[in-house]
Amino acid sequence: MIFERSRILVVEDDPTSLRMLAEILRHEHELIIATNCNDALKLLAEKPDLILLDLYLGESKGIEVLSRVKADPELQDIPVLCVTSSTETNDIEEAFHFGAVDYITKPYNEIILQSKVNTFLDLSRKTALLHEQANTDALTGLSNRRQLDAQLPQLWLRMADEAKPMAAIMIDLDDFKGVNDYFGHPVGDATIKFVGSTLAQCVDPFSDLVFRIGGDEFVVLLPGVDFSGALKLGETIREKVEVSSLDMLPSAGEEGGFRLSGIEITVSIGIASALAIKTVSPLLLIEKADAALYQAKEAGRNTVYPKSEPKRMEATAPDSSSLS
Ligand SMILES: Nc1nc2c(ncn2[C@@H]2O[C@H](COP(=O)(O)OP(=O)(O)OP(=O)(O)O)[C@@H](O)[C@H]2O)c(=O)[nH]1
Repeated sequence: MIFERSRILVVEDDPTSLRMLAEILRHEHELIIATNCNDALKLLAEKPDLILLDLYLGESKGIEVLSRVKADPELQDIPVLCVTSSTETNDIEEAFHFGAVDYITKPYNEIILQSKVNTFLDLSRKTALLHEQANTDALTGLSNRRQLDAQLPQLWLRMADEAKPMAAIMIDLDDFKGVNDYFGHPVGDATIKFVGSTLAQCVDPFSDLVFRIGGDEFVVLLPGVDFSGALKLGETIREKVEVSSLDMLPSAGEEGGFRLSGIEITVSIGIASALAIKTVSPLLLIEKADAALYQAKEAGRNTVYPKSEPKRMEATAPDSSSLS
């Protein structure tokens, strides 16, 4: 079922067909019209929810638009429904080969057109939702470990191209088991949510990325940030969690609130930074931050480690294997 107006890019050069299509679809959907390949390629920037693509566009072939969509990681999930008046199966086979989801024939049958458009819009919406759920931590709404695994190499390669450093901050709640044991799991959950939102408030939302990677463990990736920048942010996070934890948690007396007197929430933080280099695995950055976090715990918790920049990562890396 379609709940909101979807945006459909209609690529069609025949005025009569265009009028018919518009008449059938415009009540339920927002239509973006292109009458040739070049305009269609430009309008892809609008990221439509579905593309209705005539395979015959005068001189040019609609297949060009289709192949461009499927080659672009940002666009390739948009369903492309091809339109043809041809009875030649070769063109339809070629369209399927390039990634079309289905085809419809001219002259249009209103029921078939609406049904196919709505089916593929619905399917693509559900796929996007599943994708989002698979990459999001349900408790905090932050990106999860799977997203970290996907984004880390991409960011690292981008920083390597720009010859910039990248930093990772690893954060772990201190003695969190005690919070669960003493106050119960719901208070533990509220504590994790509080730390997640505190992290989100501390970072630059335009460049930094925050992940909850496990029970009480978080990672912040800082593209373009060197050691001193990461140390500064690590200290800010540590202090903000410690100072504001009691204020920010649900307090006794609130509806559905919790009694939290006596809790002091603190975090231990490990940081690492390195100049991004394509031949060095970015996992080394995470391993370094993790080792630093262990040191922070060893040093008594509620601290950031290290306090000064260690030797450069690439010089000490035991394994300089290429990225896969
Ligand atoms: N409430 C709640 N607890 C969780 C969740 N996921 C993991 N945990 C708990 O988090 C606790 C993590 O504790 P540990 O890793 O042993 O460490 P800690 O008690 O924080 O001690 P240190 O890290 O050494 O300071 C465990 O008790 C887990 O059961 C969750 O989603 N909600």
